[in-house]
Order: sequence, then C-alpha cells, then structure tokens
Amino acid sequence: MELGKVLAGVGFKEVGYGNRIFPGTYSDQGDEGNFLPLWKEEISGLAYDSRQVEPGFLFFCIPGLQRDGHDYAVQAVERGATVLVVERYLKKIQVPQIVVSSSRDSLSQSASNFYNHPSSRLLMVGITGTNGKTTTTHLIEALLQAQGLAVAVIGTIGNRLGEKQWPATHTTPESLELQALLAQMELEGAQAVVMEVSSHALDQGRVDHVEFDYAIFTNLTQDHLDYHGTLENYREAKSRLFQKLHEGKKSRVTRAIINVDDEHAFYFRQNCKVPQITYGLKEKATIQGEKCKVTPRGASCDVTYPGGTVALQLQLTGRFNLSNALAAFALAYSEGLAVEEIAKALGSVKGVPGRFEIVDQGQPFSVVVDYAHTPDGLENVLTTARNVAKKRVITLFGCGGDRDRTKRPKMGSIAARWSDWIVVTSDNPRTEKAEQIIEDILPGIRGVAGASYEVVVDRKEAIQKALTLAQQDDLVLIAGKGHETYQIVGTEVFPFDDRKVASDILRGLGYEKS
Ligand SMILES: CC(=O)N[C@H]1[C@@H](OP(=O)(O)OP(=O)(O)OC[C@H]2O[C@@H](n3ccc(=O)[nH]c3=O)[C@H](O)[C@@H]2O)O[C@H](CO)[C@@H](O)[C@@H]1O[C@H](C)C(=O)N[C@@H](C)C(=O)N[C@H](CCC(=O)O)C(=O)O
Ligand SMILES: Nc1ncnc2c1ncn2[C@@H]1O[C@H](COP(=O)(O)OP(=O)(O)OP(=O)(O)O)[C@@H](O)[C@H]1O
Ligand SMILES: N[C@H](CCC[C@H](N)C(=O)O)C(=O)O
Ligand SMILES: [Mg+2]
Repeated sequence: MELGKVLAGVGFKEVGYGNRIFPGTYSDQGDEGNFLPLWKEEISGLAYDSRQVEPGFLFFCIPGLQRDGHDYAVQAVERGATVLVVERYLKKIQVPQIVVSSSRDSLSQSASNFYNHPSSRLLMVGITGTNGKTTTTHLIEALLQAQGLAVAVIGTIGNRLGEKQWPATHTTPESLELQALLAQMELEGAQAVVMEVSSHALDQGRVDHVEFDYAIFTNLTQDHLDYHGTLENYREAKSRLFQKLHEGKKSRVTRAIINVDDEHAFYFRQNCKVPQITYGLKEKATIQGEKCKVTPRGASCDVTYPGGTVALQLQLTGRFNLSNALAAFALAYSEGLAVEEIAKALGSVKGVPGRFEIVDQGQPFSVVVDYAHTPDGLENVLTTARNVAKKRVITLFGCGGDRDRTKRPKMGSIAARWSDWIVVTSDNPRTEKAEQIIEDILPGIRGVAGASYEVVVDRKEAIQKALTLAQQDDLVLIAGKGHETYQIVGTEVFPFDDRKVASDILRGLGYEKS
C-alpha cells in the first residue's frame, strides 16, 4: 500500500529527510509538493517492534514504559524499514521520518488503514469492566450464534472463530495485531466479533480505530493500580470506550450497555452520547433480573424486559454470572432476538474454562478452579462457594507479581472473611520474590480475628495440602489462575494447569472417576 494511504488521517508535524526537516501537511488531493515521491512509496508492512521489521516496512518508534522505540530505529532500518514514524526527529538516520505527536495513535490509525478497516464491516462488540469480560464474551458468542451469525471472540482465553484459533499474548491485542486479526477473521468468514477491551488497551489507544456497534460496561472495582495509579485514572481509561462511541460506526446506530448496579455506572452513562440499555439485579433497569436463585451447578432469575418477563436458567453458578448474562441478554434483545431464544441460548452455555470449573474425580468433596484474581472477583466467588458448600470452604490463592500490590492484603482479608481455612501460595510471581508477595498478603489475613491459614510457597505442594485437608462435603477453591496452563517465574514460563494438577493429585489420593 502507498505510504500516503497508510498514513491517511494521521496528523503529522514535520517530515525529515536526511539532515533537512520540512514542516508539512499531507492531503491526497495533490497538496504533496516536494513529498510526492515519498507518499507514493510502497509500504510492505507495519511494525512497532524492530525485531519484527522486514524489508519495505514502515516502523513506528514508540516511547514505552520500559524502553524507547526511538532507540531501535537504527536496528529497524538495518532490517529494511524504509520510512519511520517518530515523535522526535532522529539525526543520522538515512530514511525519511514522519514526525507525529503520538506514534501509538498514528499506529492505531495506520493499522486500520493498512488492513482496510475490517471493523467497519463486522458487527463489533466491545466489553470492558474489571470482572466478567471473558464470561460475557462466551455468553454473547452463544447468543449471536443462535442468530445464525459466524462469531469470533478475542480475549484472555484466546482468539477464535469456531474451530479456528489464533494465539493470544494479551487480553486485547496491540492495535496492529488487532487490526490484522480482525482482517483475518473477516477473511475466514466472521460476521461478528465479540472482544474484551482491557483498561491497558484503552489507555494505549489499541482500539481507537475499531468501529464498535456495542460497548458494554460490566463493573469497576480495584485492579491494575500499579499501571493506572488511582481508581479515578483506571475508571477514566475504561470510560474511553464509551466516550468515542458516537463517532464509531458509520453505517449503524451504536449502543452502550451498562450495569446500573455498579456504583460507577453514572460516570459511564454521563460520558456516553449514544442510546443506552441498562441492566441490573438490584437497581431499576431496562433489562432487570429478579428472584435470583443460586445452586452449586447453576443460577436462575426472572428477566423483565420492556415487553414482559421470561425465566432464565443458567448452567453457570453465582449471582455475578446472572449479571453477566443480563449484559448478554440486553445485547441480543437489542439485536431483535426473541426472548425465549435468548433464554434458551444462555441456558445452553455449559461453562467457561477456568471460571468456577469443577474438578471431579469422584472425591466426596467439591474442588473448584476459578480465575478470581481481584478483591471483588474473589469475594464474589467465595460468597458463591459459601452459599453452595455443605461444610467447610478451603481457599487456596496467591497474587500475581509485577501487578497491583495494594490488592494483596485486601484479597487476604476477603479470603479470611469467607473461608474456614486458607492455603496461601504463589500465583505467577514473575520477577518478584514469591515469599515477598505472600508477605504482602498475610497482614490482610491476620487482620481478621480467628482466621486460619498456612503458607505453602510451591503451588503444586499447596494444592496437595489443600486436597489432603479436605473432608466429606467440604469445598476447595483453587483461585487465581483459572484457564492458565502455565506459571511465570522470573521471565520463564513453566507448564502448570491447576485443573490438571488437582486431578492428578486426587488420583494419587485414590480417587478415580469411573
Ligand atoms: C504495561 C503494558 O501494557 N505494557 C505494554 C507496552 O509495553 P512498554 O510500554 O513497556 O514497551 P517497551 O518494552 O518499553 O518498548 C517500547 C517500544 O520499543 C519497542 N522495542 C523494544 C525492544 C526492541 O528490541 N525493539 C523494539 O522496537 C517495543 O516494541 C515498543 O514499541 O507496550 C507493548 C507494545 O505495545 C505491550 O506489549 C506491553 O504489554 C505488556 C507485555 C503487558 O504485559 N501488558 C499487560 C499488563 C496488559 O496489557 N494486560 C492487559 C489485560 C489486563 C487485564 O484486563 O487484566 C491486556 O490487554 O492484555
Ligand atoms: N460480573 C462479575 N462480577 C464480579 N466478579 C466476577 C464477575 N464475573 C466473573 N467474576 C469473577 O471474576 C473472575 C474472572 O472472570 P472473567 O474472566 O469473566 O473476567 P475478566 O474481566 O475477563 O478478567 P480479566 O481482566 O483477567 O480478563 C471469575 O473467575 C469470577 O471469579
Ligand atoms: N489479566 C490479568 C490476569 C491476572 C491473572 C493472575 N493469574 C496473575 O498472573 O496475576 C493481569 O495480567 O493482571
Ligand atoms: Mg478476561
């Protein structure tokens, strides 16, 4: 694609050639002046990581949190980059440089241009919120499939369209990978894409040029304060999904779906200029859940919508999953699916990997693996566990390294409040010392009178300990890693799957499902 077309819509300040810098504006109406040959230059690909550059590429120098992409300009040129997008003019670089105010923003726009704006032709659903995004994507996938659409999903567990899978390194890919992925999904026949939108992604403009049809807000509680600094900044980042919605789709009316039970709902609603559909289990809403019931293997409620009421029976347990289901219900209702069809499709979802996933080797107690890794997630899953457990609740958890430290004691105190026994262990320590992370958790546990706990640093030994302690009718909750099939220690990634480890240990204890 010609450089001028790749950069369409990117505002730039200057163009640098060798030792000369020209103030410049580009328009494809013929105002290119001296730069005409440059704008006509053929670009074979885009990269923001010098290690990915190939001959003929446009390289974006991004100042990051750890490193500065401008320091890799020479390497990018050596690998074949023919033009650079920079935030400051770099001397001694022989290829032309386009100077912009934000190379991340320019990347986002250019990636959409380069892949020919796939989101403009797909039904695009973006879900943000601290908890419930992955679960809600699964529920919406089932609903849109019930409408006969080919539905792709992008999120924490992976990127997929039916049987086809694409590797995922992030919950929400960087803009370049995201636009490329959307283009591939469209090529493979996707008609709709349901994606998780993380606060990091919003802050870094990864979804800036995605044209959403729907944006969903699930909830906002503490997480990622290491990155955002304050809850206000975190909330502001999340609300960016809604602020730009009215500029979104050119071809259709876009809509916001908002959980009014959340105390921050007002903030999202006031920052949003498109029609809103509200949902809630407590507060009055367009899609309202009432008469909730939670059992060990499911949850139910009556859903009141503008035209009547329909009964909803989920195979997912937990009141919070009823909330996730209402978000999905609101979307399908807005798309015109019959409410009976909506209830049927939601009821058919068997479970989401690593979310309240039951490990059953025929043992006389329950073992549940869950991805709760925030204070609110842990409290929700533990209140559900408490509700469905016949006897004791034994909780095993740790906290991730290189992540929000202030959530550690909070998770400790929540675990202590709702458990009979706690095994404190390692999650993904990353570059922190596992023992230090545990030290950060313990004050929270010790602050709760009568809390009983032990520390077993090695996660496998900790699971062994918890399962050995369990007696008839107890419930063992193994929290924090859910679907993850690895453990990150330092910068190394080791195979580790809570579900497999627990099953193997149970078999070792003499339980074997017939
Ligand atoms: C905190 C965070 O979001 N960091 C992201 C950020 O990294 P950074 O700013 O530190 O980048 P950097 O390492 O300083 O590098 C700066 C620039 O130099 C470039 N570079 C670097 C080295 C080199 O040899 N050559 C080169 O060109 C890099 O490609 C980059 O463009 O920009 C990078 C490129 O865009 C991202 O890959 C990286 O995600 C890191 C890996 C990450 O772990 N992010 C997590 C926290 C994240 O985004 N999580 C959310 C989910 C959270 C949730 O909902 O729970 C997600 O959406 O996945
Ligand atoms: N609506 C909800 N409110 C509170 N907690 C929830 C909700 N839905 C799920 N949870 C809890 O949070 C955990 C993570 O759920 P899920 O993976 O759906 O969230 P997520 O927003 O995708 O998380 P991540 O930010 O890691 O991508 C679940 O295992 C469950 O314990
Ligand atoms: N998306 C979250 C997942 C946390 C999962 C937990 N197992 C951890 O490693 O902290 C994050 O990257 O913060
Ligand atoms: Mg997720």
